Amino acid sequence: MTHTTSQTRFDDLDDYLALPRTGALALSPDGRRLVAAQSALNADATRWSTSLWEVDPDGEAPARRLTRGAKGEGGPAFTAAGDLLFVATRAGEDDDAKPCVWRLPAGGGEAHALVRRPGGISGVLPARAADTVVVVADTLPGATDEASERRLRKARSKNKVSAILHTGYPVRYWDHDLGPDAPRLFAVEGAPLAPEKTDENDDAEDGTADVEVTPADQGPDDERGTRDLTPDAGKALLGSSSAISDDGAFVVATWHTSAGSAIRSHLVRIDVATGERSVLVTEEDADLEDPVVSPDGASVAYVASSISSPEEAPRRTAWIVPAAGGAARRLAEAWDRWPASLTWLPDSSGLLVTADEQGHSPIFRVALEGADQPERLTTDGAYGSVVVAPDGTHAFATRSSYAYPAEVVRIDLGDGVAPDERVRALRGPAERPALPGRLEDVATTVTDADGSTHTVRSYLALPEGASEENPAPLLLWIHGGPLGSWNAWSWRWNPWIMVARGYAVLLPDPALSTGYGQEFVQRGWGAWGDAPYTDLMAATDAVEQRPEIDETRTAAMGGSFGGYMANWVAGHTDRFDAVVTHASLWALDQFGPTTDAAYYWAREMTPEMGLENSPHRFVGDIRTPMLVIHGDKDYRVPIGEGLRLWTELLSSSGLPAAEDGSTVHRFLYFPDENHWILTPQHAKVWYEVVETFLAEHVLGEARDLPEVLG
Ligand SMILES: CSCC[C@H](NC(C)=O)C(=O)N[C@@H](C)C(=O)N[C@@H](CO)C(=O)O
Repeated sequence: MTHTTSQTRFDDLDDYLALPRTGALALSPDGRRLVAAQSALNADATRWSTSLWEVDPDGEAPARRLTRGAKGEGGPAFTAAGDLLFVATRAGEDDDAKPCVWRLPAGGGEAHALVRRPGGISGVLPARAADTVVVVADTLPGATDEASERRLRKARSKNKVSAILHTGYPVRYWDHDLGPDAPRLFAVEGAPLAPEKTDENDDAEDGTADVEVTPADQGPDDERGTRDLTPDAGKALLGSSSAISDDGAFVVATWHTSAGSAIRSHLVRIDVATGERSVLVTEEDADLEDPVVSPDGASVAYVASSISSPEEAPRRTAWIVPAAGGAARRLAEAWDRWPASLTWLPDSSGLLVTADEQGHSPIFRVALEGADQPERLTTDGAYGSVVVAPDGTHAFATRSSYAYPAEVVRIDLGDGVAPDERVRALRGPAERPALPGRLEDVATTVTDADGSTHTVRSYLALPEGASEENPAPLLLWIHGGPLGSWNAWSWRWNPWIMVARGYAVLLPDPALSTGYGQEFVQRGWGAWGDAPYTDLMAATDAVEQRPEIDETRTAAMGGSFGGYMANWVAGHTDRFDAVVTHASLWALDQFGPTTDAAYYWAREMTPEMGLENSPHRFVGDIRTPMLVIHGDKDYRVPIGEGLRLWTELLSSSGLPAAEDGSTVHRFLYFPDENHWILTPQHAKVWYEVVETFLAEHVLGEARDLPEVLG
């Protein structure tokens, strides 16, 4: 490689994997305490572990680590009294130990287990203005109380029975089996969660004790019981999202119903005192998701995702409904963007909404009354985990882009502030790493067969030193979804690893991408091999014209739907020197019913569409070396896709295996990984094998494979 790049964390994979990763935020009800989750590599580099850090909301003091449990902590949330709740597994317990809720008192002192359930706890919902906490916990259908649940679980484990008798759909999710237990909501019972005061923290000036919280330590014996709010939930709360009202009186949750293998999602209201449940809103033509209750308790905002058909793409819109029930009303009716997250303003006058837009995912302010177009508050970056200060003057969020990983920012919500002056990075747990190149925004005009023109925008990551004299080889990266956008930092698809090795990486948002309006999604709907493919080729053609790009050394790569598209590319053009396809859809005649959400794909994929757009039909036309990658625990795109792709490549591609069995194609198989390669050691192998394969076929250079591959 001839490019000269200064040393960065991206040159060395061990350095890269050791970069800390900032996650979810929580803000105390008084707005004075901001907590961020952060994942860091463990000592033997085989696991990331999450801890909680306190971030100064004013940006003055450096971030301070709060928890140090051996198995990590997550899901931070504050109670009304200012206690910090989080979910963690107690260190020292056996490997089957389940996560429970811990409480770090506002007044300081040790953290202690607050509530546990035999099947563990997966979520915690403290009310913001009342002493009420609701938790989400997996529960066996045959259990009548905690004692019987423990007995049934013990019987299964002692007899080593893992069999599950299904009566409906779904049966798997992502990388695990569903059942026989399923989530239910429980109210936490017991004495009020008042702040504890201890002698040693009386001196603490900021109201927090400067202690290192180690969940292995036993705190006060303060465990609470639970009361089942949804004993008849069955599978209704699988994958559900829920929110509690500030006064703790009710919870609003997505409630799933199924007919055959089709699943629909409605909103229910559950009274916390009685468990009484009523349907809050249901729509025949839309699934209703992600409810949030207004601070005054009067309204519930949510996202409606219209039920797509083979002809019509889904549309995501923001709505509100009276919390007591009544007619729902669409917000920002003229807005041609898809809301991703909703956060209420404290005076209940409107919401902060994130939505993809032109390669960013900004925060918008949506008023309940008046404007039918929201106000875009931020310029660059993709925002998440938005929380608002109680006086409404500012908010906090995480922000990332392809130029920097997630960082904690403060957003001034004042009227009339210029968007580029609103946002200020705080002193979070991690700093921005230096990049080995630069990021450009590029636009390409494409003309469809009907004469209509469209702009396909992309990011182009360029290595330092790329020039006409020293042009960089090009990697086309294709995003998944397909309803998504290359607009946020990704640790799994990180272009800077390849840029540090001298490649330019093109990240286009073709038809079906989000952030460009409904029509842009519709262009590719039901026709994956058409506009999405031609958009990608047009974006590649355009950057290959640039003097600093070497159009004679190129490869295409993608994961998931991006892998589908990489397979399609391989069967439709010989222009690339190599194709890398990760967790890819290969044979659409089999894919749909085998995934964890068959009903989702069935809405778009008729047998004709599946056949028309299936890459496997073009295997004989593949004359490009392919690196196939798949994890066995991938239930989103099941391993059958990777296995069939590999078998058909070896037997029927335009570059079949020779009689002695040798082939230019490669299959990198991960028996223990899911749709994403998540353990540090396997992420390292992933990048190393990809790099070696590209070096051989794009650069014509032989590299050693990692020794750990044997
Ligand atoms: C309920 S199934 C949802 C499909 C889903 N869609 C999105 C927006 O991601 C999905 O998982 N699609 C995969 C085939 C896929 O392409 N996933 C990508 C992007 O999330 C991945 O990198 O995993």
